[in-house]
Amino acid sequence: MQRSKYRILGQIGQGQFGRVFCAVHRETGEIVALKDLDKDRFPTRLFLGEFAHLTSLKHPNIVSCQGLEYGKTGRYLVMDYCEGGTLRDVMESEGKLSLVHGLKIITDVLLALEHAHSRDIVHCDLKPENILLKIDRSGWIACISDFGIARLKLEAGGKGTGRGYTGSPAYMAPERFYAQYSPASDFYAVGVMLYELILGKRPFSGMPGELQSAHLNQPIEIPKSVPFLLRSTILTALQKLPQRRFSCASEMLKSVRLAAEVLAAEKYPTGFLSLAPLEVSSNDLKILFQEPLSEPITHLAVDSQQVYLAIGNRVLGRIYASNELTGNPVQQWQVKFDAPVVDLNVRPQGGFVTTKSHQETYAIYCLSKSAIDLIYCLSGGANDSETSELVPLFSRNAKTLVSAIEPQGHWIAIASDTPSKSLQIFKLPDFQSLGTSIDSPLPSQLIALDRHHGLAIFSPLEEGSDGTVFRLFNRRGRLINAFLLPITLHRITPSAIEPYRLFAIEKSDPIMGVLINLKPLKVTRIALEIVPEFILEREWGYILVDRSGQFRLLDREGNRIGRFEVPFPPTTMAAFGEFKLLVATWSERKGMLFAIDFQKIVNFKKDDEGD
Ligand SMILES: Nc1ncnc2c1ncn2[C@@H]1O[C@H](COP(=O)(O)OP(=O)(O)OP(=O)(O)O)[C@@H](O)[C@H]1O
Repeated sequence: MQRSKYRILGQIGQGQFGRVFCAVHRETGEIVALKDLDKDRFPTRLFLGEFAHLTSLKHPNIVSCQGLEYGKTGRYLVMDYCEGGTLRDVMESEGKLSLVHGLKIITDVLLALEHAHSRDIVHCDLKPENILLKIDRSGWIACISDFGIARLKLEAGGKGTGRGYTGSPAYMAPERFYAQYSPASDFYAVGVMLYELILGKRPFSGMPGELQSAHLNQPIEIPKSVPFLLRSTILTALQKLPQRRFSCASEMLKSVRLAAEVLAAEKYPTGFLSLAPLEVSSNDLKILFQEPLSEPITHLAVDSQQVYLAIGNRVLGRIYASNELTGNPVQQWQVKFDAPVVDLNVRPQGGFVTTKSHQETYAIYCLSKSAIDLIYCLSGGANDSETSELVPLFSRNAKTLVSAIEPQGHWIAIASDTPSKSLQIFKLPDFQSLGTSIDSPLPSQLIALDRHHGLAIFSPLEEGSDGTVFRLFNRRGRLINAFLLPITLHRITPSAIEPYRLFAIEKSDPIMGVLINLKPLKVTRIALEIVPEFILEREWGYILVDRSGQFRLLDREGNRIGRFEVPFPPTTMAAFGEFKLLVATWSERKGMLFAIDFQKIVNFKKDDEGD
């Protein structure tokens, strides 16, 4: 792939006939899927013939084929990239799909079929693995992939599959077992998917032979609890004789749309499919200590045995005998700054504190061990000290300043609206300039990914528009790639465990969380049930809390694994140990700092659950 226009970001899948990669165009930054088609199975003559056919299909709900790419290692189909994964992925995870979204996906699939069938192209191998999802602000857009490929497989099939038909028997219409197909075969497959979306299982299961016999002979049973119009849509689509099914895609589309409209009018519970209420037992929550507060804590951070607490323009440090943070601290210190603390981050060098004065001066300080020892010494061991002893590493007059410190504290990226809109990278701890990119608009957030790269995030893209632009930069400040997600995100939380993974909240629908894997690009939406105010990452997953003190625990894939609540609104929190939290609350001039152990609340899903 040396001379290829594309740089491969990673493998995203493996089909029967080859691997699929996520790749980025070296010049435009466009993200595409490269599908490697095995030369032996798809001889050039057969392949090129079908290729012309494939590229003729252009529709918003069809994964379009942009061209062919020849690389060192083979020949690739260049396809539109669908970052939301497959319908199968979404079906298998709880809380990621509502009935409304499910019906929208079926509608999208039927729109695509309407277009393809009008050009005499039948898919022949529809199944949730071939429905790829793109994300936009209205939710998922479904796109059918592999149009034409199924036919190719049919021709290459005798050699490739060792059976008389190709495709997945679970979704195959009866006639397909006799190698016959028509548009009605596609409606049958859509009927099976609709059944599966609503009932959480397929109408028939078993070995291929059993499935064949069931599709051919066994009647379909649908529980009476399924609304009538949906039931009749599925029953028509799953008729054994093709001529008894819908006569065309638009007829089935009409039927699905009508069912969806009636459901909406009847206020049928259209919430998240398979999202059972989570048991909550606050008795399982262990309070390790609590202390009343006379002022609100705005920032909290824990660094093994040391806790940093920011209150107004002070930062307090408490050093404990162990990282259990129990008992009285063995040492305490306090630093008073000229201006309120607006950011506090802990890195191996110590605590990095950003303050912002009313005159719009930002200053960044490092509370390194030696600085703290000096403060402690100068104050004669007293719990107070003035900033005059602490020189900021950096200061700047600006209305807005955003920064990010590399996880190991090697560099800091800073962008501000003045003096000029630029992104600057400084080496830490001496603040030596590593590089500057001029003319970069002011990002809404900066994220340090790893030792060499960071992300500048522009969200919203422009005032009043939807979308988030992610621009990768290196530590010399050079902006490398950019890509756009058509949803506006906020509270974007980087990961200390997997650098190229982010967790964010959708601005227009803040009970939706979004998990983003950047390499290769994969976006997963998650129903959160709360509007998170703070998000913390742990090795096992995420801790989220809303304004009122409702907590949710998610595993790394976004599945809910626990919930609890605290009685007052939290102002900040920090995690320590595996399942412990420091939470500061404040309401009506009263507050509390407490440490809790929530290990007993966490209920990890077993691997075999839900199978
Ligand atoms: N255009 C695309 N955008 C994003 N991911 C894709 C794209 N095409 C394929 N994938 C990913 O690659 C995986 C394999 O795709 P592929 O179409 O080769 O095989 P399949 O449909 O799963 O199986 P089969 O070979 O039986 O058709 C998919 O499940 C999906 O996760």
